[in-house]
Amino acid sequence: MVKRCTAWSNELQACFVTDLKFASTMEAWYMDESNEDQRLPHKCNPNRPVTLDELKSLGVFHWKLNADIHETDPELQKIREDRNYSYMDIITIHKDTLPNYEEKLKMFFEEHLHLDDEIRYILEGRAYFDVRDKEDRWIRISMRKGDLITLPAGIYHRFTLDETNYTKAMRLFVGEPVWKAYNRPADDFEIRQTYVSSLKCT
Ligand SMILES: CSCCC(=O)/C(O)=C/O
Ligand SMILES: [Fe+2]
Repeated sequence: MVKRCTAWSNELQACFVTDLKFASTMEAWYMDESNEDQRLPHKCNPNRPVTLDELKSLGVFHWKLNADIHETDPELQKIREDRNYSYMDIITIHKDTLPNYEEKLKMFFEEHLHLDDEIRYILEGRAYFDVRDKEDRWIRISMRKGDLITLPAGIYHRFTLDETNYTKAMRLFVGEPVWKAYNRPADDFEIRQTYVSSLKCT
């Protein structure tokens, strides 16, 4: 929820509350070529936005949920039931809470793939997921509180915090979690070939 104030006159101000769920959607864009700090947005000038439909064509899906009620949210429950996301844990990514913080962040930002879908739900803070498009260009996906995303098995991707250096995320899995990441190149993996073939149908 966000509080906004509108000045009706010099004497009078009216405040109203807007439900951010309907006011915001996830933002994504093609990245620039700069090697500057990974935590910066890296937007092109002018910006080259990427739509949710374009992400869908890469097998990337998104929901906007109310993270304030994640413990009881029926919408989240339904997604978990429909998609068999039986496993769930919560990771807090901050230098004071995550063991081997620097090492893990370095690992997360190495381009890699997994044998299973990567399913993440941002409960607090912000972060970026970068995914490769069909022409191997980087798309940066800005993840904020309430964003749930699924990255398909076999897609090359990476993760970074933004300049706020903090996020808390729910990690979901079908069955027992497999955290193993395979750094690029992993082109000979069956899962990579399955993923690349799936792109031909979209
Ligand atoms: C938000 S969870 C940390 C990132 C991660 O687990 C991963 O695999 C990134 O690609
Ligand atoms: Fe990953």
